[in-house]
Amino acid sequence: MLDLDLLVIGSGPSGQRAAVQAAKLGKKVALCEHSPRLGGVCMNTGTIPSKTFREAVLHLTGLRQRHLYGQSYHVKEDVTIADLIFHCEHVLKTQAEVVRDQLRRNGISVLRGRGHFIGPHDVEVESDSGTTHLRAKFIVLATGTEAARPPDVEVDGQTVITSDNVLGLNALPRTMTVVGAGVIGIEYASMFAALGVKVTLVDKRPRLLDFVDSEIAESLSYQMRGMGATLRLGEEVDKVQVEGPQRAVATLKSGKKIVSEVLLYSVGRVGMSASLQLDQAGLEADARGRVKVDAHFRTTVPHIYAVGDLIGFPALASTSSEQGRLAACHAFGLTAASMPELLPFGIYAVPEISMVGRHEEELTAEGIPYETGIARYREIVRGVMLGDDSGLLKLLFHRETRRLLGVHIIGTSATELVHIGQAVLAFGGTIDYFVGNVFNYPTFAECYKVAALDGYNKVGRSEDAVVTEPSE
Ligand SMILES: Cc1cc2nc3c(=O)[nH]c(=O)nc-3n(C[C@H](O)[C@H](O)[C@H](O)COP(=O)(O)OP(=O)(O)OC[C@H]3O[C@@H](n4cnc5c(N)ncnc54)[C@H](O)[C@@H]3O)c2cc1C
Ligand SMILES: NC(=O)c1ccc[n+]([C@@H]2O[C@H](COP(=O)([O-])OP(=O)(O)OC[C@H]3O[C@@H](n4cnc5c(N)ncnc54)[C@H](O)[C@@H]3O)[C@@H](O)[C@H]2O)c1
Repeated sequence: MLDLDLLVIGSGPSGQRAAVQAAKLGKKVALCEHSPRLGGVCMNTGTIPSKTFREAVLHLTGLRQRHLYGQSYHVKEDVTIADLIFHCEHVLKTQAEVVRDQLRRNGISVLRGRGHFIGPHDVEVESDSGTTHLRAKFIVLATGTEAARPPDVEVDGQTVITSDNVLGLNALPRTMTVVGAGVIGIEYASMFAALGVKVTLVDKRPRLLDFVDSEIAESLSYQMRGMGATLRLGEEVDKVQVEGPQRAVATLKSGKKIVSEVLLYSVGRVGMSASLQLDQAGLEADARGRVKVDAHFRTTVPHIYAVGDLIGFPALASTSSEQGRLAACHAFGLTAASMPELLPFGIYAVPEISMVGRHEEELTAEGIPYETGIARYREIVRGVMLGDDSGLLKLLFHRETRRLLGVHIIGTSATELVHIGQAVLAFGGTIDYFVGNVFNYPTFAECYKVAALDGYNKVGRSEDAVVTEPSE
């Protein structure tokens, strides 16, 4: 039996960070992982594979260069799934090494096997080579989520797939149905559409991404349709059937049938708590397998913490790793700041989207007087140079105080660019900062100045402003 200060179950970003933080405090730490590869969903089937796949799609299709060389331009004719996977495997191999090394350098014992409770401080890790009993003062649950599966048909990895199977496809299909237009559905639907696959995206909600600024969501819909995708919004998939190899049929509640070679099922994810035997520790999960925590990531059993996707929203790699670090700090009495409220969101669709702060619908609903300032990539020389003429950066700011309230971007580098706005928001800055600042030229960052000037033109110069404390 191994006696530990901290046991972490799960090696995704939240588990890694919790383990490393505790090890840095000189604690005796072990981490168990049942998958043959370390790194969790983030590294093996989720964030990193999907974002690398996207880079490979953009590069090999030559999509970014088509404004110069014409719509039929391709870096490689007939891009195959093998071409795309080659790129992904290189990145995954390098990253796997980085994670292994980091755990080793910090003296963290890594146990291979599935962990489950046999008591509030005791966990058994079961593997092919036997069972190991661990006892720990503190335990961090970082077991993440798995894709929800269709109730009526088997996910065979070729005709009916989830996001876990994309890199396992034998060939690129000619047609694909994507069920669920959440972030996963939209990212993959737009990537496959960019590859020339005829994609039909179905969602029961009437609009795409209802947490995104409506102008940005409309622009995404327009651009996806431009790549040949069909959007069936406000339509619910009732049944999925397989009528032979490469023939999936989705029947909608409206009676419509959509037939395609591959069907990607992406209607959400469920917490990986079933195998943990939570009841043995006096814990329970909700109907979606998630575990409840307090502001310090403590479960109802105070020495057991839960972090990352297992606790639900926002369920991002970025927030998960920070939650892991904060949980370990709290367990060992290290004061650490709490989770920031101002979270950026990045959606790696084609084109990419990013946002931070409030959006127009929220401000309108709350009666906050605001104004917008917009910069269009087609008027920014960097956008013209890179062939992105549809990008857009929108600033929302308080009409009276001029304080920045939100930043919404669609287009190249949106997910990087948003962090300038995030910093200004965090420090309570106004649009006058952007007007007075000098940005490198030519860059997309210049959009901030152009958008702020656009806003300036609507509300007047700062000397005319009534400076009061914001009412929001
Ligand atoms: C397709 C896709 C794309 C994504 N893209 C992004 C993105 O672009 N940006 C972003 O920020 N986030 C993205 N995410 C979300 C991100 O991957 C997750 O937020 C992140 O992986 C959560 O980390 P985690 O540590 O909570 O758990 P995970 O990464 O899910 O890791 C949990 C680990 O626990 C292991 N485990 C489970 N049960 C046990 C057990 N009983 N014993 C031992 N081990 C166990 C699992 O095998 C797994 O390795 C994406 C997710 C998906 C699916
Ligand atoms: N870039 C990123 O940050 C990123 C990328 C991918 C995934 N993620 C994470 O992964 C999580 C899961 O993403 P997801 O897209 O699987 O789930 P989701 O819950 O965000 O979206 C599921 C969608 O499926 C729709 N739906 C459900 N049942 C349906 C049916 N029968 N017919 C039609 N539509 C149906 C829902 O209306 C919803 O829009 C996200 O919450 C996010 O945290 C993040």
